[in-house]
Amino acid sequence: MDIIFLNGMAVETLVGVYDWERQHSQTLYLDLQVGIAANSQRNDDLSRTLSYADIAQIVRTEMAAQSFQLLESVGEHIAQVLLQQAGVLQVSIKVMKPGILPGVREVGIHITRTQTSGL
Ligand SMILES: Nc1nc2c(c(=O)[nH]1)N=C([C@H](O)[C@@H](O)CO)CN2
Repeated sequence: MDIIFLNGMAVETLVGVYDWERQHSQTLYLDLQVGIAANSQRNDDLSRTLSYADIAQIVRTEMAAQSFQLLESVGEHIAQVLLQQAGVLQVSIKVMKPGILPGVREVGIHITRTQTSGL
């Protein structure tokens, strides 16, 4: 399996458990690893892979449209949306919320989901 990764992606979204968090969108940071089938015949051709620009656009569109309480739900949703893209075998996603706990740079979750259909 080959991995396409996006690290430190900033996304704006309405997220959080408490009322004060749900008044305005917040910035979350994502580290994404998208697994696709290894293909030595890719021939230096973008159309034979998944563009990281397309992955970023899909994530931004989803984050603008959705609102979740938990970072776990954010991660699960993004993982499931990306797993619906052709050729995606696995998604690992780290979702980080900065500056929310005193003395802690960021808190967050890290999940990995694997394609089950077609196996
Ligand atoms: N495991 C989690 N714990 C907490 C979350 C979360 O998303 N996952 N969220 C919160 C609040 O929204 C917090 O960020 C605001 O203080 C608390 N714990």
